[in-house]
Formats: sequence, C-alpha cells, structure tokens
Amino acid sequence: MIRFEHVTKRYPDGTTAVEDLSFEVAEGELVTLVGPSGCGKTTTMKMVNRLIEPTSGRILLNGEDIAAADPVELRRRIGYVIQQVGLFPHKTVLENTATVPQLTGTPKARARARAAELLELVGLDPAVFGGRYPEQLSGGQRQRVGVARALAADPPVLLMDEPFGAVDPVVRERLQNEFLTLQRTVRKTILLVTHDLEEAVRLGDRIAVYGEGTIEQFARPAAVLGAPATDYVASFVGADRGLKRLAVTPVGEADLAEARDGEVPAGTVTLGASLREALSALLQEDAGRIGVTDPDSGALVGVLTPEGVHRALRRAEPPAA
Ligand SMILES: Nc1ncnc2c1ncn2[C@@H]1O[C@H](COP(=O)(O)OP(=O)(O)OP(=O)(O)O)[C@@H](O)[C@H]1O
Repeated sequence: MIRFEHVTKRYPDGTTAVEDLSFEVAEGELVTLVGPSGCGKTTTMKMVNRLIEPTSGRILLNGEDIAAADPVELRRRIGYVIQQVGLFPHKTVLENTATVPQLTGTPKARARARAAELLELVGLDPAVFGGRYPEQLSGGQRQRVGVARALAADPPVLLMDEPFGAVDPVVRERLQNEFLTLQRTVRKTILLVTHDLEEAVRLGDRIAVYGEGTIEQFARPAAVLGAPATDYVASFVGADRGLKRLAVTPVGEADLAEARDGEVPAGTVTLGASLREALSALLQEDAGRIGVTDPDSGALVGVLTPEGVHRALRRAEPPAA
C-alpha cells in the first residue's frame, strides 16, 4: 500500500534527516514510527503527502509513484492528524468535522449527518458536543475531533503525528484503546509517529524503531520487546520491558476467576483492557479483585485478581532474545 524505496532526505543546510529508507506498510496495517527526537520520523511521514520532497528514492502508494501525483489530489486520499489538532476556532465541532467532505462536494446535510456519525464513533455524543466550539472542549476531546475530522473524508490512508501527545497518560490510554477499537472497524492504512515506545507497541501492528535517520528494526511489537535486533534497540526499549508489556497485554478470559454468588465488584475493566489499566484498578480496590465485563453487553464475565495478572503476563511472555 505504502512503499518506501531507498528514500533519502537531505535538507538544504546539509542535514541528512533520513537515509536509504526502505519499508512497506500493508493495506489496513498500522505501522508506528518510534525513536528519539530528531531521528527523522516526521520527515518520513511528511514525504508521504508531499509536504516534504525526498532527495532521492521513491515512495509508492498502491503501486503508483507519488512524485507523479497532483499533491492536492494526493492529500485528499491521505488523512492527516497532528498533535496541535488545528481545528477552526470559529466553527463548531460538527462544522469542523464536516469541513472536508463539504469542500469536496458532499451536500451539506449529508456531510453533517456523516460528521455526527463519526463523532459518535470517536465517543463524542453529537447532541452534546456537536454545537460546541473547540475552546469549550478538553484536550482529549479536541484530539477526538481531530481523528473524526480526518476520517470524515474517508481516506484509505491516515498519517498521524503524535495524535495523542497533548493529553495526560490516563486519557491517552483511553484514547488509544478507543482508537484501536475504531481501527478494527475502519481498517485504514496508518503511519503513526510517536516518541513513546509504549504507544508504539500498543498501537502498532508493526513498529519501525528509528536510530539516526535509519530504521534499526522493523518488526511486530512482541519481537521488538522480546528480541531487539541491535544494541541500540535494546537500550531504547530499556530495562523495564516487563512493565511495558503490561500496557500491551490484554486481559483475557483465561486469566479470570469466577465471580462469587451475587458478587458485584466495585471496580471493573472490560475484557481486552490492558493489564496496566487492570492493575491500576486493582490497586484502588481493597478487595484485591475487580470485575471484568464484556465490552459489548456490559455483563460480568469474571473477576481478576493479582494472580490473574501474573498468569496473563506469563501467557504473554515474548520469545527469548
Ligand atoms: N527544514 C529543515 N531544515 C534542516 N534540517 C531539518 C529541517 N527539518 C528537520 N530537520 C532536521 O532533520 C532531522 C529530522 O527531523 P524530524 O523532524 O524528521 O525528526 P523527528 O524524529 O520527527 O523529531 P521529533 O520527534 O523531535 O519531532 C533533525 O535533525 C532536524 O533538525
């Protein structure tokens, strides 16, 4: 779907931002680009929608060399979500979301109906939030509008640059989870830039770990955590791999104990929530057990205890390095 072939970008002052990059993102795949500041992630991404032109090499979108495409037409096929969401301050949430489809000729009523659906999809009730202005939203809500707006034009490809960067860790984790659920339905081809390894691991089907201007490892999250390809990746992944795994390991049915007769646990998480979320809920409960509910029906599926967390972590043990 997106294919980089020996792409190098040198800026006019001589800085080499990326060197000889080759990788491919499959259709419907979410690839995260992660690495320290200045390693070339944003440059990589902006070359896909031609905000930046490569010095050499080429980028193919669906087999077509993007250098031959009309940039405006190209950007219509590629959604772009950035950290500073860039909502129009004088337009309501609904108007912001409906902007692109309206620009491309969708009749106003239809664009708005679709915008309302998308707001619903990103967890914002259009009846409550549709009429608000961006300044009347929290940071997390603004980022959801940014995602809804990018999806409104229904582009097959999404570029996301630190899309959940501006919110606190708890909101961030919730947004990431919602986004993953959403991605299961919309199946866009996504390149997502982050400097946060946990985010990269949690969201990515595959991760590109950047060194300086080159990709050190391009692999599935479990492989990056469990079998770092180079010393650089190993040190970037860090010593606390076990803890990071909490964030990317979901609570599964096999980890649960049966609820006691008539038990109504005070704290709950949904099946599929991360172990980190579950552990955080567990630590707040004196009972040492929390309920786990079905994400669709809300019914109690079982209870999770610290032993269950341990079991889940062992189940998810990555391959030895
Ligand atoms: N217009 C420019 N002119 C010269 N050098 C640039 C330009 N834009 C970026 N660079 C340099 O290219 C390198 C890669 O920058 P890039 O923005 O791609 O990094 P990044 O990995 O996205 O960093 P961050 O996480 O800090 O956003 C850096 O050394 C940066 O200083």
